[in-house]
Amino acid sequence: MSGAADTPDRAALAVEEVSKSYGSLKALDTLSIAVARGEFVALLGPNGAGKSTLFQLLTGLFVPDEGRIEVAGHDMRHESRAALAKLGVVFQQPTLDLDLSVAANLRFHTRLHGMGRAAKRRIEDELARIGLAERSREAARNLSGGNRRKVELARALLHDPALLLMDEPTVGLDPGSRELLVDYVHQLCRDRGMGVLWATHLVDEAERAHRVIVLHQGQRIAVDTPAALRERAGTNSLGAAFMALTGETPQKKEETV
Ligand SMILES: Nc1ncnc2c1ncn2[C@@H]1O[C@H](COP(=O)(O)OP(=O)(O)OP(=O)(O)O)[C@@H](O)[C@H]1O
Repeated sequence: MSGAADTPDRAALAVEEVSKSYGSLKALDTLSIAVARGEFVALLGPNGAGKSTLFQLLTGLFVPDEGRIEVAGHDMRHESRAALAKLGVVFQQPTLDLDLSVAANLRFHTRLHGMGRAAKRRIEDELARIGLAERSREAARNLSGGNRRKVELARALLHDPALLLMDEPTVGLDPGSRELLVDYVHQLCRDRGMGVLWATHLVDEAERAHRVIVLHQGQRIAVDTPAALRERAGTNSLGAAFMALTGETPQKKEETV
């Protein structure tokens, strides 16, 4: 059921008929998705659905075999610098340098983005927002897993992106930290008008999304609000709707720790 993207007016992301193969395996098959500014879109798919492949294309690590990707109106292939400047990413694997201080980890990113004088203030602001201003001089190693994730998120926001990509960001976090992270990112959508694409295989994390894209074996098999997906499947639970659509057993938070 993948087809033309329902591109909203103020698109943070437009993916149009993108395909990517590894040899004879089609990891993504003419995939079209869109994320508007201020919208939280969950990309829900079981292991192997193609989420990581999509994120590799969205971050410019690889180019699609076919199709087109735009971030905030900038073509990833022809205007990759402008597109990447509008993109914030939190990767699944931890990426902080644990021996550096929290602030130094963020400074590195501001230099990468050529932020100059604005950098110091932006770092202070972002750390204050996540309640870690007091710990800016401490080594990142001293922080809990949840706080390290928050620092990675703060770092992704320093250059004020239009689109935030979260790649299975709660892996390895305790339930409390997971809730806080989801809450904070919803707040970012509301307050800063950022588009968010949140990839997960955990149905719970998609419950409050504005829209859910269900990805299965490289294809978009559904895109709708959680309520509409439940209604379509004739069930009260998004997990049951996911199972009806994919034939896969949905995973809940507790099952992954
Ligand atoms: N470098 C690669 N070479 C060959 N096949 C690959 C490669 N990377 C991914 N694949 C295959 O492509 C398909 C999509 O994988 P991908 O990692 O994108 O899925 P995913 O939804 O992110 O799953 P996971 O959560 O397990 O990472 C899978 O069948 C996977 O085995």
